[in-house]
Amino acid sequence: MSTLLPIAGRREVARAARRLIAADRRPVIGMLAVTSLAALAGLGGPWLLGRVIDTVAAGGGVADVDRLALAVLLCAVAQTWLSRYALAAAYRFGERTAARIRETFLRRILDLPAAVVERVPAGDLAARGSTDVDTIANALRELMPPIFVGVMQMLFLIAAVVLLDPLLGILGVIGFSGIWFVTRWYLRRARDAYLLEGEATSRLADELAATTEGARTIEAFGLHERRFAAGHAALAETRRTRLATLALRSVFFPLAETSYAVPAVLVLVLGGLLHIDGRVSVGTVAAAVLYLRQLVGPLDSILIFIEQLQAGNASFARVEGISAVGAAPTTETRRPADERIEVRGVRYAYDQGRDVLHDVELTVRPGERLAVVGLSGAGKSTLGRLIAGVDRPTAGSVTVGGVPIADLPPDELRRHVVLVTQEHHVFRETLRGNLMVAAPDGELREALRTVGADWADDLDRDLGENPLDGAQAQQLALARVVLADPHTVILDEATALLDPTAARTAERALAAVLHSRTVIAIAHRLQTAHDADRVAVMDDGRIIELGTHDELVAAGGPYAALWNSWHGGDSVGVRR
Ligand SMILES: Nc1ncnc2c1ncn2[C@@H]1O[C@H](COP(=O)(O)OP(=O)(O)OP(=O)(O)O)[C@@H](O)[C@H]1O
Repeated sequence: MSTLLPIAGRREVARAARRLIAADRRPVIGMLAVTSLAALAGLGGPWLLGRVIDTVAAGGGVADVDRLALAVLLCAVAQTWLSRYALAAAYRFGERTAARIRETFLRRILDLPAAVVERVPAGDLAARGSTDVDTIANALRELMPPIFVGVMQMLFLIAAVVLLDPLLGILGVIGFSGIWFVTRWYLRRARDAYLLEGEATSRLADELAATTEGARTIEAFGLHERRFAAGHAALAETRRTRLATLALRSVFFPLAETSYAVPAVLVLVLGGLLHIDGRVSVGTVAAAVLYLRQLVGPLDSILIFIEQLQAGNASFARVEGISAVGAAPTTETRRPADERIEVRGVRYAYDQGRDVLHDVELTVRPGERLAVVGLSGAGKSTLGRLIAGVDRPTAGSVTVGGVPIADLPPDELRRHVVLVTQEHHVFRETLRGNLMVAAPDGELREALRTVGADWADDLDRDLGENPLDGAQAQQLALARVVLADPHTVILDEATALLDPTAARTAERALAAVLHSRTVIAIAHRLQTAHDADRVAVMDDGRIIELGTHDELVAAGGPYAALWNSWHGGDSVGVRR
């Protein structure tokens, strides 16, 4: 299985979170202000109730108690009203931030070099773009707002208890320290546990995607049992990791809930003793206990948040991890001096594996037709991808006009080299959009005419609703090449998947596209090599012969042997 994408470290995650808050600075300040006012209004109730108790104990009249009760009511109304605004502001912040994360994720994916996207497991990318982004959005939308309000309330409540009576306040805070230890124990374990859970989910998604995509192969080779076993193993791993996070939660929550009662009990006992000593009033003790009991609500939300935050945090680390993958270079690159392609001392290995190209040297002259032949696995397609700038060589250089091809920005690159393969994606949008170039309709139509796409009269045709057949999709791909107008076209099995009639149509279109361009054809038919200006013969990652067809036949080497055995049949493949 291919390696999963990287995961961002704690520091990068913290930096990214700060960036998101900074992006919304003014609303965040407004949110802080309204929340503080709401928390302040919340402090009035317990304090006034304490005063009610003291007033009654001191033999105060009904009118005094009524006034205090009215003040309690006003405080409650103000708190409710302000909390509503504070929550609404926090919800809006959560929604905006979730949208920002989605946009950034999408932009980063689109910025990734095609070669990277091809090689990362589709399931991992899909899980990060769906499950992880949803987990973060959910945390921001559903949990952040009440928690934010909760934290503010907590800070104000603690300050209020300390102001009321410093000794009782300190005792209350000490009483809550048990929760701190429990939470620390949990946090130390939770991030890794949730990361493992996320990774197992990615692998499961990957296994399922591989099984779905390879359904025909599985059927043809009777691989059901093997795929079932792979799926079962991935499922078992997912279950194991989920049970591990569940076990953490099962310890954390009961312990945390029990700890809530401790501060109130401590304050009641010590407050009672102090009152007997005549050092505090009953009202003050009652107000302090009420404050501490009020702390439970926000604290409870915060603990739930911390728990959910672990899942959100792990998801955020996975989403942020994408930024660590080498994005396409954006720095200024020199412009190629001409269209000469030079391959110098090139070695290449896929994913740190063994070298599949060894010290390849090749010069492709502008305007020439070069055929590359060789047995299957000789490295022809790999060389084609390097010359097209899809991959970078592990060592050596591949340049056009003296500039490394893989360094060229995409727009510049496609003016120089385009790789045409049998894979061409048709997007679910209009024909015009699918041509991927902002050009006048006349130019688009001309390109379609050049490749013989006589079916393409309606540029607004929705290709999602009215899909193209194989030959039409091929013509669309070739029209894109005409519009990109590259100097060099690399053909790799461009017509291999088409039926004979469609292939003939496509080849006619191809001839029109290739006219007056440099062509590097990865040739599976020796006739292509015969018609080319030069032929490069590859074997085991090396160019072992290079010359014209006649020269190579005369030389009596490997090409001559191939030619002599196959030239009788035009459509005979070069493959082993
Ligand atoms: N994506 C990949 N990951 C790992 N190894 C690869 C990958 N693509 C090709 N290879 C390996 O690189 C070597 C060269 O493959 P390449 O496809 O370039 O050969 P080729 O001559 O084009 O063969 P074919 O005619 O069958 O397409 C082979 O050993 C192949 O197994």
